[in-house]
Amino acid sequence: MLDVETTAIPEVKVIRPKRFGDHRGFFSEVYNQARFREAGITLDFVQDNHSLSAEVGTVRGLHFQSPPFAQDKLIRVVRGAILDVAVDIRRSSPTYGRHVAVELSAENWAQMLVPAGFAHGFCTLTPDAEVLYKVTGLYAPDHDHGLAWDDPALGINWPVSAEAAILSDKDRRHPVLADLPTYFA
Ligand SMILES: Cc1cn([C@H]2C[C@H](O)[C@@H](COP(=O)(O)OP(=O)(O)O[C@H]3O[C@H](C)C(=O)[C@H](O)[C@H]3O)O2)c(=O)[nH]c1=O
Repeated sequence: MLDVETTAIPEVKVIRPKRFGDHRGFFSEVYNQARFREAGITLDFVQDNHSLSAEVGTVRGLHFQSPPFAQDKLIRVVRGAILDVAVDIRRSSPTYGRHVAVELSAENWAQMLVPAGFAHGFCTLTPDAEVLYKVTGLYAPDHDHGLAWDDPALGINWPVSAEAAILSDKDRRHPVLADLPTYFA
């Protein structure tokens, strides 16, 4: 049975695959569609992503793709550690504007399931953090949008200051929640 934990926002889940260790190392089934379906999670992933962030305090996000190219994401860390964050941007949601923040690491082997309708991002907690994630929608740059990671209205307790964060130019320019168009009703 899949080890699935709900979070403060029920649609955002933490999944902990088993890791079978022995004298050689370990083996882990990191995704099994049948186990997900048994747990009531029916997603068809179509793309795998892999990013490496060299420095501690690298922030990627907060990103999302708008319909009809919205993506559910299953995120895991294979080297180092990140603080992974999902923000509810569904206007009619009772948890609109609220977030979940979970540490994912090669050590804790935890995964975060971020549904479509959420902005997603992370801050690295170690050098050389490698993040792998599966998504249910192909990359659609014209529908790729962002939310300001450091918007005070989100109340995210990032482990890096705005001055010290390492960001892409794009991630310095996203709107705050109050100025975000409605992408998800
Ligand atoms: C997302 C993506 C990007 N790219 C290309 C576009 C750029 O030339 C280059 C870097 O893209 P970007 O700066 O958007 O990469 P991240 O900042 O890591 O973006 C990701 O970071 C946060 C954490 C997310 O949740 C998203 O999956 C994704 O937006 O890869 C592709 O070719 N395919 C893709 O699916």
